[in-house]
Amino acid sequence: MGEANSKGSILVTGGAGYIGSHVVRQLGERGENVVVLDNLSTGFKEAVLYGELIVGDTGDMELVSRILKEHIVETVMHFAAHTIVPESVENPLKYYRNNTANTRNMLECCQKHGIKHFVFSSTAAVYGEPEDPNITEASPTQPINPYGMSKLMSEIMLRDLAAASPMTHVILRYFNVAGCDPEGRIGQSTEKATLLTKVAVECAVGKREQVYIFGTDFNTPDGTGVRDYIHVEDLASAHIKALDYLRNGGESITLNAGYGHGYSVREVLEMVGRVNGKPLKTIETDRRAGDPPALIAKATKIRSILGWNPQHDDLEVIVSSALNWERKLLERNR
Ligand SMILES: NC(=O)c1ccc[n+]([C@@H]2O[C@H](COP(=O)([O-])OP(=O)(O)OC[C@H]3O[C@@H](n4cnc5c(N)ncnc54)[C@H](O)[C@@H]3O)[C@@H](O)[C@H]2O)c1
Ligand SMILES: O=c1ccn([C@@H]2O[C@H](COP(=O)(O)OP(=O)(O)O[C@H]3O[C@H](CO)[C@H](O)[C@H](O)[C@H]3O)[C@@H](O)[C@H]2O)c(=O)[nH]1
Repeated sequence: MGEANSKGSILVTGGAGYIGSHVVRQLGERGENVVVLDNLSTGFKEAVLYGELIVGDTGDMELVSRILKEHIVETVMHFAAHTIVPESVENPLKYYRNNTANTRNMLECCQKHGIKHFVFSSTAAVYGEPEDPNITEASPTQPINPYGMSKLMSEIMLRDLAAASPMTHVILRYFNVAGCDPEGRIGQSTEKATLLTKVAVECAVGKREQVYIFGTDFNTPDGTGVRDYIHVEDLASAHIKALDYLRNGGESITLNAGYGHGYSVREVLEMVGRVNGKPLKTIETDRRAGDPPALIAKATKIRSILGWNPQHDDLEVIVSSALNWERKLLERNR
């Protein structure tokens, strides 16, 4: 514990959100000093189980600078962002402001205060609709929506800054994040969910009547979309590994964060029904605009470079934890 603390604090932006709160928990459990900056636009203060929560905005450079200085921040983990793809199409400037301009401002503050390391939440959405569904980090980046573009622009800024400053970074391109804390303390509470796993568990607990299957005529084994679902616990541990890698002098790098294999929409929905003990009501409908048939991470680099060894690569485990959390949310709101 003493060793972790002596290295300075970790600032986690968006640490009250779904993924950030899982990382904060893992950082706290290993004795890191954590400070969270979150404006609670989609996050929840109860989700911050360790460290101090400062309610504020990443666009507030004065506040960010003060935090970096007063908390003697060593590393910034930057999760804060807007994350809803269809909303980014309707309101692109909202995304370029929060995901791109605010990241730029964060980076300026980091540079000013000599922050050593930066870990950035990117997304498989930077790849757009790849021709080869097995995606390496060198695959072309061609986002097809403002969300993906807003993240790619942040990646570019980070890489440019790495050439001009000593701060080192890890960019993690998350594939489809799902599941919750296995002990059920925190989970995904996102309102107006659009992600398949969340929608499916909401249906399982009766919050939704049915789940729509967007497209059954893809060139995939069962005709529905295939994705690489990664358990949030494993994704969180990849951040811890990224921190250790940077502290050990690792050079700046971009890595896919996925398992390297996928499940179809039907497989996910069947598993949710099985774990819940009752099949979900599903309705087959047209493809959703911009949905590629399959997105699978080539995920060898993250394992070899970070020494990441995921522990929850099992659809049943992922779905069960998500369903447990959804049941808790339902109880709480009764
Ligand atoms: N969930 C996924 O499947 C997924 C996939 C790929 C990438 N990501 C990325 O992971 C990160 C976290 O996503 P999430 O799913 O946990 O979303 P989330 O909405 O649960 O978390 C985002 C957090 O950031 C906070 N926030 C947003 N704008 C802010 C601002 N300007 N200042 C301070 N706080 C702000 C929100 O209140 C929230 O707590 C995002 O950067 C997202 O783009 C998520
Ligand atoms: O109600 C639904 C929701 C989704 N799907 C299907 O389920 C699969 C997964 O869709 P999600 O919406 O859960 O996730 P996406 O793959 O579209 O994208 C998500 O994961 C990406 C990374 O791969 C990005 O991070 C992006 O931000 C995030 O929305 C797709 O085939 C989609 O068509 C349905 O059939 N019905």
